[in-house]
Amino acid sequence: NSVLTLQDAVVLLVYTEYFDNRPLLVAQSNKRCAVIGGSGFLGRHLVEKLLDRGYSVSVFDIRQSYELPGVTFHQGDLCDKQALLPALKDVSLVFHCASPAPGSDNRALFESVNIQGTRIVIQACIEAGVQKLVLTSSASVVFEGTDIKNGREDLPYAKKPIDYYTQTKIEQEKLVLEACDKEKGFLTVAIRPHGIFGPRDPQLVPILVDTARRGKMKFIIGDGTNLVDFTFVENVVHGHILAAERLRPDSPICGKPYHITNDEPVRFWDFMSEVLVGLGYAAPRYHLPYALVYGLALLLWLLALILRPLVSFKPTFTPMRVALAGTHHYYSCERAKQDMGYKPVVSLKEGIARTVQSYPHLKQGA
Ligand SMILES: NC(=O)C1=CN([C@@H]2O[C@H](COP(=O)(O)OP(=O)(O)OC[C@H]3O[C@@H](n4cnc5c(N)ncnc54)[C@H](O)[C@@H]3O)[C@@H](O)[C@H]2O)C=CC1
Ligand SMILES: CC(C)CCC[C@@H](C)[C@H]1CC[C@H]2C3=C(CC[C@]12C)[C@@]1(C)CCC(=O)C[C@@H]1CC3
Repeated sequence: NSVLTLQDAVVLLVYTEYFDNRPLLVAQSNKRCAVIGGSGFLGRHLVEKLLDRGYSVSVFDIRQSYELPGVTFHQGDLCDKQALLPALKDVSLVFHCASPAPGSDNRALFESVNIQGTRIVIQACIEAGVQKLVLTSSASVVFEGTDIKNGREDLPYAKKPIDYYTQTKIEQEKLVLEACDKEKGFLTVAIRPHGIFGPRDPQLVPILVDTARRGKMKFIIGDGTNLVDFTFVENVVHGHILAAERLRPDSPICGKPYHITNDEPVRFWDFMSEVLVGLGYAAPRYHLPYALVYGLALLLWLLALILRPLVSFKPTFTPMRVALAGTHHYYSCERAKQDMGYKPVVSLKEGIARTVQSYPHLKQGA
């Protein structure tokens, strides 16, 4: 299972490990990796950190959103194995963080990209001789819309996932973890982040600000004491890189999922208020009962579904968002601390400050 390539000829340190009685050549400085979904929010932050750490990176994405020295772009759909294979050439480590946007309700797209596409990613990795695959999963794979407090990785997968996104993230995670095969020298691990935020996030802050600008961020859903994990993007990146570098045949992390959080659960509405106030908007003040808002959101969602052939409208308060905004859902990252020495590198306070600063165009009055 040799991975010696031309590039490895310049390797400073090559050593041989014996695994399953077969020599496995490990090039310590074979720092060439691929990021599938590398044009996205998390993907780009991951690419930047990998470059800082001396990796050269091949990005595969359906779109190209930037250019950087040290990065080779391959544009294509991950459901197309022939398009994907060239991006994995001479690569020993792959990060898979591509997904359709969670807010979409296109079931067929989620199934084809997250399930069928992930099967193709696994096949392509094996065919290309990739040794390690790190999947970006989601802590939501265990969330059913009811409270989770300090949830550990041994919680069962959601039996009734809250949407197609979550349903297909569950199948995706199972596929990747089941593909872990030490005998064949193909190692996998899944990172489960929650509520990623930070500069260039296309979702959380922009949706929040848009809702505030339309005068709809006046209400707190429920009593406002529910705790949630919001994770600064650099901590999520740190978790991915640690996992990749610790992923070895003798490591306990093979074939397992890991929660990566800021380890500072925060009241959902305090977090929203801090971001809003930081950008010059008023914090929500009036309380509405959770059951009432959830019922209304469900009704609106059904109405939007029925009327779709005639008019198209997208409600801001979807049942999924109401569930996320009105319940406790925070997770323990103890396993990541123990097995890979994970510790958040940026505090929540610092993360929020850096995020707010990075959105001058979203400030009140801008
Ligand atoms: N944003 C969040 O709060 C959380 C995100 N995640 C996961 O993190 C990962 C990254 O998410 P974000 O960076 O927030 O999303 P993003 O939408 O910014 O990035 C996803 C990237 O995947 C690419 N992509 C989508 N379909 C593709 C296809 N068929 N072929 C090739 N590329 C394709 C998109 O073009 C995009 O660049 C996703 O797997 C998501 O499920 C998990 C937990 C929380
Ligand atoms: C209108 C307001 C009540 C809410 C605005 C903020 C929301 C857009 C975000 C709050 C929690 C976020 C979240 C995700 C997306 C953005 C939020 C709903 C995810 C669904 C993204 C994908 C995941 O894997 C889980 C995330 C949970 C938290």
